[in-house]
Amino acid sequence: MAAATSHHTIVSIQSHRWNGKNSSMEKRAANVRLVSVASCSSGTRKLGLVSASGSTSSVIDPVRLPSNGKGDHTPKKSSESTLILIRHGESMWNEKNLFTGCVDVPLTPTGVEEAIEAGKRICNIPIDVIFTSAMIRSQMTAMLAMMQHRRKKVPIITHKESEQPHSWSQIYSEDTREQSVPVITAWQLNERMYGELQGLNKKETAERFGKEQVHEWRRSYDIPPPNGESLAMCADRAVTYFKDEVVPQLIAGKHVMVAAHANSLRSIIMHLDKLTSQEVISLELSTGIPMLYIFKEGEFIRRGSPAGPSEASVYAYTKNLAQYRQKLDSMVQ
Ligand SMILES: O=C(O)[C@H](O)COP(=O)(O)O
Repeated sequence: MAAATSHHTIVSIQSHRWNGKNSSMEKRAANVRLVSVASCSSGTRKLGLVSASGSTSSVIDPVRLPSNGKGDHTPKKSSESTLILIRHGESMWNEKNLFTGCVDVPLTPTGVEEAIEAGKRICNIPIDVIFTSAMIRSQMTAMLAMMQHRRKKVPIITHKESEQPHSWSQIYSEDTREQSVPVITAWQLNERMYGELQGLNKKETAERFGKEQVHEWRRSYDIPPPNGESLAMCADRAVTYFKDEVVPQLIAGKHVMVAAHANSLRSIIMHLDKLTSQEVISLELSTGIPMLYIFKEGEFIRRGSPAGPSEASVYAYTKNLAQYRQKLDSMVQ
């Protein structure tokens, strides 16, 4: 995978599949496009931590940089942080070839294996905070992957969805907190709502409505399935959440993993890679394959899917990742 160039280069992508091997996207991406990310909303919030005295605040609040008055946020320092995106492993309705959307089904044993395999691929990459959707298949994937991480930190769901469970889940030890990774669940990262297709068999639906019509519902940008969300409608919530909650963490130098779904992630990758509504039609994400981006000075550099825990190409041109891995090696001795 060629290093990212310093100037904006157009990636000529015909078809892209993140399948974790030498995906067609990686083959074609002779140069990688540097994309700028829209600044996040204004306002300053401190990083919330439970104080030694045990007075409660949130384990971690999204960090927002002080606005410079012009409504945009220039990063305080040129930190290099990593973003890992991963679609959940195979679910029980993926196995039955049913449209799932916002129906909350668990992983299959294969999906569990995929999540563990994904964890092995990213076990040397730093992760400070995890975002998942509100659905069990993405949460199971994140937890299983983190079990493989060599840092052995404990992923802890922060339950920020409402005050009571959040306030009752506080941690009253600095050391223990240091050994944990906050997991923030967000409905905005849920799979696109598939409307009247949810629960239907994909093959039977194509026979009933025609392959082209079903492909249009599944892959187009602005055509929704019957009483469901189009990818554009899904992007309205998922990309907005990404900009408002994930990007501030990256700007603060935090390393982030987002475990979500085929279409909520397609909308985010469309944003990161500045794909057109035509290009996104051919964007497919396999289950359980981690995708790595480097975030540097407000821009995202795509680094491909780590195929192994110490794959050279992933760490090439990312000095910090190589140093982190060496530190892990010395710790684990
Ligand atoms: O919701 C579903 O059925 C799957 O997660 C993704 O569906 P798709 O492959 O039709 O986008």
